[in-house]
Amino acid sequence: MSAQNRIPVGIIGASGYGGIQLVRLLLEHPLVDITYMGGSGSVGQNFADLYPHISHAVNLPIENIEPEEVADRAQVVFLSLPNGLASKIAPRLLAKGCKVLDLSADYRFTDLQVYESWYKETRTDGEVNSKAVYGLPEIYRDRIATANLVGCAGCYPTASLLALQPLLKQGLVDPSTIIIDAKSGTSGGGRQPKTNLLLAEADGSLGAYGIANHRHTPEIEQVCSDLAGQEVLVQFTPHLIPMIRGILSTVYAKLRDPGLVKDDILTIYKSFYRNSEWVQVLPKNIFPQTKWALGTNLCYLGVEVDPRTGRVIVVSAIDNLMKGQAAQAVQCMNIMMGWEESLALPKLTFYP
Ligand SMILES: NC(=O)C1=CN([C@@H]2O[C@H](COP(=O)(O)OP(=O)(O)OC[C@H]3O[C@@H](n4cnc5c(N)ncnc54)[C@H](OP(=O)(O)O)[C@@H]3O)[C@@H](O)[C@H]2O)C=CC1
Ligand SMILES: CC(=O)N[C@@H](CCC(=O)OP(=O)(O)O)C(=O)O
Repeated sequence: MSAQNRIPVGIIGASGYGGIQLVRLLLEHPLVDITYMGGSGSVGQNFADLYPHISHAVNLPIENIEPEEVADRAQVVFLSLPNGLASKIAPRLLAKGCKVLDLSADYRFTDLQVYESWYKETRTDGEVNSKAVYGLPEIYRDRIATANLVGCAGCYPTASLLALQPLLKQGLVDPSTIIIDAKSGTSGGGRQPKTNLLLAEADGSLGAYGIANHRHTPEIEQVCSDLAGQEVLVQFTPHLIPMIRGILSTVYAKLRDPGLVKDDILTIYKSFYRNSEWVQVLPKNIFPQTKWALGTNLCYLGVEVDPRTGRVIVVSAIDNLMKGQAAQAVQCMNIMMGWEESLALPKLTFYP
């Protein structure tokens, strides 16, 4: 595609952590130009004032959000906003013919009542919601390809569901035994100041939160149920860990066939993900470090079986801001636009 034919894209919520990741990725994308940036508190400032270290690469103001005007200037719009805002904006963008990728939870649920009860908010956009597709390409690639609205998967759900998918799809485990123990870096909480994310609170400490009631539980359950073909409930416990980026999710489940050993499961995983360039199934006895995924769109999986308990254990590592958020959204855009899926998606970390 020539430079004149590049697609204009907008980012609403450009000033946040998701926003700046999108800027980095989209500036490197050969088929798009960023033509609009929107926000709230940062309106009137230039993006380069907020992030001076990339002033050499981008010079755009943060503007008020008037969806019809945004649609005149952008064909694809990313919404990187706190939960509850996208559902007010996306319907108006879609009505004007935009393709929309929402990074929040607004369009992740097929049943709006589940969203309403977990997010404590009433929704009136049921018809629009019914057309949204869950944005996890390794599970719903075909549906994403024909969607105009994608509700990109959450960060913990992405790491956990990629670990669970082969087990559930092939009926290898008893779904009622699934336990997910996950840890996230503090950037998972976004750029807005929060007391628990202060250096003095988070550094040198590790704690669980949202036990038995974290909002990612119903999201994980929705997709697990779809994969298993039966209603699935999971035990999900997230932890805040004193690092900036990365999620490590360890999932446990009881194997239906106690005769299966590690080599069997590893063979199944390697075969299952053989065509998924963003999922790296590690060799026997190797388990991922979050550092390996930093800055990339990759998910690393390590697989183990404990013959004493009959449990399979899968360890999954992603960068919460990349495969867990902005890079996955760009991957979805590439699929929606019919482009090569890997455009602008980093595959190599900046290790160490
Ligand atoms: N951080 C992560 O690891 C992940 C986050 N997500 C989701 O992505 C979304 C964005 O997260 P993140 O980037 O971390 O959040 P941030 O807190 O870093 O950024 C939030 C953005 O939303 C804008 N904003 C806030 N309130 C309003 C408003 N009333 N009207 C318009 N714009 C507003 C802010 O703009 P301004 O500064 O101008 O006010 C800012 O750009 C959230 O829904 C989050 O749950 C998803 C996966 C992972
Ligand atoms: C460390 C931290 O606070 N993490 C956030 C999850 C990250 C996030 O923003 O969630 P989504 O993926 O649904 O957008 C939390 O637990 O609410």
